[in-house]
Amino acid sequence: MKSSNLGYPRIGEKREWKKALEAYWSGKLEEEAFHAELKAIRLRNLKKQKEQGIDCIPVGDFSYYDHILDTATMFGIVPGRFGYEGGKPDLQTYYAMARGTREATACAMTKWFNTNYHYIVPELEDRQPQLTANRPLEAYREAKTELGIEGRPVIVGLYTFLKLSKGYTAEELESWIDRLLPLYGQVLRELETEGVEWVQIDEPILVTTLDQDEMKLVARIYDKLAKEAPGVKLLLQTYFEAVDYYKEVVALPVHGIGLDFVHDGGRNLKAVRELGFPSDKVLGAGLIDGRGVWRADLTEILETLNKLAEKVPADHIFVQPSCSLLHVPVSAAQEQGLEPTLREALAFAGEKLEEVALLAKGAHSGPDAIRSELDTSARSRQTLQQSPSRNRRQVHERMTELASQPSTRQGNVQTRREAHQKRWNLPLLPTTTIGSFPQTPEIRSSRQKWRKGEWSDAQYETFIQEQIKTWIGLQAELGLDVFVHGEFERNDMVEFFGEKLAGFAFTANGWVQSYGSRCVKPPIIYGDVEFTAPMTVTETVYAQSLTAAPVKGMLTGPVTILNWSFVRDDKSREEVAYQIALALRDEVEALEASGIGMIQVDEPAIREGLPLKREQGQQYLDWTVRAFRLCTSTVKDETQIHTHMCYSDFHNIIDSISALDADVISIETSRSHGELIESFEAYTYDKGIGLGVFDIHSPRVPQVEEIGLMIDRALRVLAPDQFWINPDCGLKTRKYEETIASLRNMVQATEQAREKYAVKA
Ligand SMILES: CN1c2c(nc(N)[nH]c2=O)NC[C@@H]1CNc1ccc(C(=O)N[C@@H](CCC(=O)N[C@@H](CCC(=O)N[C@@H](CCC(=O)O)C(=O)O)C(=O)O)C(=O)O)cc1
Ligand SMILES: N[C@@H](CCS)C(=O)O
Ligand SMILES: [Zn+2]
Repeated sequence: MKSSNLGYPRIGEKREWKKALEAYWSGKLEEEAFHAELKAIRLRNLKKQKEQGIDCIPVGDFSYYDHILDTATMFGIVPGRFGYEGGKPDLQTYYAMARGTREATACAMTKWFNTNYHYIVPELEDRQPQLTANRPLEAYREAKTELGIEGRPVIVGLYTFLKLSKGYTAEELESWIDRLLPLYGQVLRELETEGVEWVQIDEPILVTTLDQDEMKLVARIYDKLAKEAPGVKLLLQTYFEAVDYYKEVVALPVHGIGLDFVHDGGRNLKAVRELGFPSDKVLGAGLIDGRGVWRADLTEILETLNKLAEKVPADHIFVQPSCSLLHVPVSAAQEQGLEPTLREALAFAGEKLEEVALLAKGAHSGPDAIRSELDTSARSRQTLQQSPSRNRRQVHERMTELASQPSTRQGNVQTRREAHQKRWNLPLLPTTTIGSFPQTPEIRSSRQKWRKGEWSDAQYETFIQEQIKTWIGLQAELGLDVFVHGEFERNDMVEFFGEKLAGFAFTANGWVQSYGSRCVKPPIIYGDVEFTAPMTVTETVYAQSLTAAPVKGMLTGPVTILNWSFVRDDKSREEVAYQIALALRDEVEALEASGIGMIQVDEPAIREGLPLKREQGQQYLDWTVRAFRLCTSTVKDETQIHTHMCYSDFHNIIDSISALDADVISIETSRSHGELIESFEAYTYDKGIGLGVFDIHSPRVPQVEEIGLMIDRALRVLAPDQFWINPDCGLKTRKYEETIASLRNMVQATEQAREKYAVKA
């Protein structure tokens, strides 16, 4: 039995990767030095896996930004607007696609399956794809020559790549398969010539709901690829769920099948046990959770391994994480600040690979060979389970009364709308922003000084108040209608709330890549969640005291806090969401009681948490809607509830979005070039809505005319008197000048639109 890994966090132990990218972009690091720095990080990552005794080490999973973007550029799939003329795209083109330039908007970015990682969406145009470089081969050679590692090149599978791309119709899918097949074939043939033994082909799309015709296309792809390079062994890797077409998948002409035995609802294991596994194939057994941070129950996993071994000979099994470790932080060993009960129960990428190696050893030599590790793992899980943090009486009592907790607003939409108009008398097409303003280096370093104790609480609070005051002034000057306080006191929209609610813990260095160089440090929900004291009232009330314009209170919603945290695994996610919802309701009520009339409860992560299986979607949506409503329904009619979502395709979930019953919702549309607007063509949405009119992820300043076009496009399907004007998302990642210029153009475009649409309202 071999130990195997599927992908390693690329960011480095201290986020060296992020710092290098940002230094390069800002011109502080020359291109040559940048390549050298990234190479050093890449090799360090590989070396660590080798030291941990992993037999099959992935190579080619490292990226300069995103692995889907890597795959697109490897095939010369570069949209014409970037001025690309063929050949290997240079670094400038690569980053232009990811980040946009003054001349060209960036490619769309969206969530990678149900994770908080974003990939760059490939845009297929008429140009014939070509192999511009063999990335997996380059990675393989580097690992071999530099470190003597016989790596396993990783490549995104053809079907997954195409399904995640846009720019083609359903009828054109097959022709795109035919265009890409020779290129995949060439990659594999070159790897074969090089003497590579195994190649990992990631096809996570196989765990989503596919129809039978699609499965036939997948079979056609692999029949062809198997013939292209018969000397190289293909590990067809799936993850994040069970495969629906188990029989068809294991019959594909490849040498190994990787299955997730953690997030499969037990279905992959059941399939192996009931339907068997081909004797000529290797099973990549994803047994260690690549998405969560908890130490594994090694005894239970050994039992699962024994069950698998009834159907698959031990020498045909790779023990591996359930997916790439891209989604977990690098190492828990450094987290000395955490309470020992919790720290002992954690496993990040480094510890997970130790577990993989241990399991391989235990399976090979018997459980006694790893007895003390088995005992330690069982003890640490048990100690956490019995800790007072998991047994908070008041939370348990409140949860038993859940059925009688209000989850419906008093008045209907129309009554509320009238109450709001009376209270604020906002103009047609009200302008607002999503919440955050630039988190400048000055703000971040001030927070750092305060955290280190170099600044007193009072000093930090005064500093934050100054920021709020400046931006209230700027919003007034810009002529916005509904203000925000700017979120300057927040490190992150989830981490900030986690720090203030009971039941959460924080790492010092538990970073995970979110998009590009941007990382997040997900809080760890390890206990029962409880409100302890108001979290946002001081800053919001202060901001409101400076202006007559309404200031929106700004909270992160229960589902987003859940989905962007690492969550305890002894309770259902639904139950944890309700605990968070009830805690946040206390904050909503505290804001209302302090005179805040508009409260925004952000839920950008609702869509990404949608189960990958279509049939499980509605149940998830029902409980997420309930959680949101538990949190927001106790306010008076004259209080306006806003929500916000970004990055996603909402076509199939509009009913649930409407069921949130938020008075106003703001949604991303600009990076997806307005595609979402079509969803409203056949839908009567009866509440306020702002479809983002410019992309905040790009440093590019949108022009008045472009914003005007976005507004026009939206107003073809939405009524002017329900439409709000706002950017796609918060402005925390933007620079001061970009923010001011963009908002100025947004307000100007709105003024023009008001004249144009006034009569129609
Ligand atoms: C809206 N988005 C979010 C997602 N998930 C979240 N959990 N939060 C989100 O906001 N998912 C979808 C999107 C993804 N978008 C983003 C946008 C921006 C970021 C981002 O800016 N990340 C920052 C880290 C933010 C943070 O916590 N900053 C800390 C400072 C931590 C730090 O860097 N410290 C430095 C020293 C700083 C100094 O001295 O100046 C250090 O430790 O070395 C803070 O503000 O206190 C990033 O830097 O990547 C992420 C996702
Ligand atoms: N209020 C948050 C939402 C981000 S999704 C912000 O503006 O950054
Ligand atoms: Zn957002």
